[in-house]
Amino acid sequence: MPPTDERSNRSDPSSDPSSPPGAERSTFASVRRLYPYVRPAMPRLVGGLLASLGASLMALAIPRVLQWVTDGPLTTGAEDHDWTGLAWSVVLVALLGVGEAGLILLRRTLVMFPGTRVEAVMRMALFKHLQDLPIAFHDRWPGGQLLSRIMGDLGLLRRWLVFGILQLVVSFVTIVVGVGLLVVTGGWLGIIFLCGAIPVTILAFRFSRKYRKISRLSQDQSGDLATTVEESVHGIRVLKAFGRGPDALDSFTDQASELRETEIRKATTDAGLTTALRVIPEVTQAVALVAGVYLVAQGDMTLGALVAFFATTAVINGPVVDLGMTLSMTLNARTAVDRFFEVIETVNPLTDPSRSADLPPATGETGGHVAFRNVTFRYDDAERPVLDQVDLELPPGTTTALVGLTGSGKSTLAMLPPRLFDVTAGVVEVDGVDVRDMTRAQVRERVAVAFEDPTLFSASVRDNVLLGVPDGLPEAEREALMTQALEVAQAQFVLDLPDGVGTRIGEEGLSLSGGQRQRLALARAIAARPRVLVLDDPLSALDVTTEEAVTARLRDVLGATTSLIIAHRPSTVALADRVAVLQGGRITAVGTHHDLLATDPHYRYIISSLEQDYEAHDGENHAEQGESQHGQSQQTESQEALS
Ligand SMILES: Nc1ncnc2c1ncn2[C@@H]1O[C@H](COP(=O)(O)OP(=O)(O)OP(=O)(O)O)[C@@H](O)[C@H]1O
Repeated sequence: MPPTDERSNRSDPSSDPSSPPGAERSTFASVRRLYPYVRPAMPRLVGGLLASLGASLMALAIPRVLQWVTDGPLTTGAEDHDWTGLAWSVVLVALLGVGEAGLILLRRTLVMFPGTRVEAVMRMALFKHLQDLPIAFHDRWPGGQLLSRIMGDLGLLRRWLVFGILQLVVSFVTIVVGVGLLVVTGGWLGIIFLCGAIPVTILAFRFSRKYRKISRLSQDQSGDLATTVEESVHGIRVLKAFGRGPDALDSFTDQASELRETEIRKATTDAGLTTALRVIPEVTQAVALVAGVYLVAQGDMTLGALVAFFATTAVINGPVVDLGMTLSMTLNARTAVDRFFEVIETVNPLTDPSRSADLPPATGETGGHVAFRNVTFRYDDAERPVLDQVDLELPPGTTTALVGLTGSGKSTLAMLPPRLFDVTAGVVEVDGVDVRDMTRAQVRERVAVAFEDPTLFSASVRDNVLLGVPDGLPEAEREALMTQALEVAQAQFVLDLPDGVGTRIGEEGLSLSGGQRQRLALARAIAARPRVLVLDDPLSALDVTTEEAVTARLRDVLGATTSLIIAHRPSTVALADRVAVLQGGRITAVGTHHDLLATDPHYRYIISSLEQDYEAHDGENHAEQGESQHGQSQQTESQEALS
């Protein structure tokens, strides 16, 4: 069942250490941070804004023409035959209408492209930053939260940039100018209308405070829901195998219902303001109508002025009602901005030094020299260190197996030379240089890794295997590296795929078996020709014969490479030049397999546990194989790959 309990906490941004709550900032201060991304698009956005303002002013000018025509040509025209004045007023109203429509079209044309550009630039910046952020960040952040930020939030921001912000400014200006005109030209009637602004302002303020929280909750819950979908799709085999589909559905339904409730609260809050924004101007208009008729009857106001007054209120009413919609759009955009900056402003503690370290060439005849000196490592959220003053040397060109009980910290140690994590104290050196003094590119050139859980990308076999090989190498050399790596990793089965190494393998290589994926991931690490190869149990899914073949070829071909192998099989351990024992966060013994068997009781205990595990596991495998072979014709590996 997908883990949902932790996720519900994420609805509260303050529960996330990497999510500084944006609530401390004003909406303006929050949105202002977009400026560097929006700056290149500013000329067009300002152009769009001016076009919108022009359109609104034209709309506001129409009532003035109406006032003039009502008090002038329309009143006196029949007697004095002022048909010319009437005709001009009609032409003027028509021109103003056409001008308004033209300016609205111009606004759309101006803002459409910069909006999509800003969205694309922000999306790329966020993706680049996500690639740069360390594993520790990705361990903490659920994928769905990142997905919803990079997709949903940025789409929402684009819509706000091309429509919401302009509409908000234009509505505001139209209302201010319109009410100003009403007060100046309508006297008391204008003041009555202005009184309506007081409850509108109070309501808008209250709305903003309430809506902001609901908007944040809704966007976070969308992220949680995306995480659930992602995990369920990713873990579909486990869910199916354990018959947990209905539980996953229940959990999804609960989350979807929570989101729905939040959306309803959001819509209700929005509807409350929109209703108030409709009712208040109508009420003030009704009061103004009574007062206006009285003033006209008393001769204190002309009929034209009354007509102009109500024509102006008609122009203002639209923006007043829109204010609710544009305000909610702005608050949603503010949430999107906060969520974007929570990620993009997360500082990467694993930075490159200001200049590259002086190092021998990355490839050559000798392997790299790796040294762990007094290394202590503690995970951010852990109370105690996993590694405590570890000292270990990996001489060039040797293969060292790292063994220890489950949870002793083997994988953690393996992540330090490739600098997937930085030490808490002490130093990890490659070729005599602290890995923190190397640029990440220098580290990647020297150290390659293959993990037990092999991630393959939706790309061809060739692209997957050559992932760590520099693009600049001649094509023939790249091909040779790939061929050799496939051979060493016993992964020639790919040659039987429909397009050979050009075959596109499915999302994360799901169409391949576990062992096939592991061999491709191993081939990828080998093809990079590293001086140091870190193998975190990358052969666990292989049968013992293939494992032996792979290990033997690894020895032949990568004799010059320094290897650190985390092993869970006695056979792998026995093949290493030396073995290091990790116990209680420290390296307690280093020696050959046979020496340690003779001298180290903890090592004997580990090996006997590994043997028991292996025999149990092997027994299961045989049973499975027996079942699967029963009544089935033997399939070739390439057929398996396609199944
Ligand atoms: N990202 C993490 N955050 C916090 N603690 C972690 C993290 N990863 C691992 N740990 C903890 O660190 C300890 C060592 O884990 P590690 O995976 O290095 O052990 P291991 O020896 O490789 O285990 P195994 O043989 O089972 O693979 C464990 O107690 C584990 O719970």
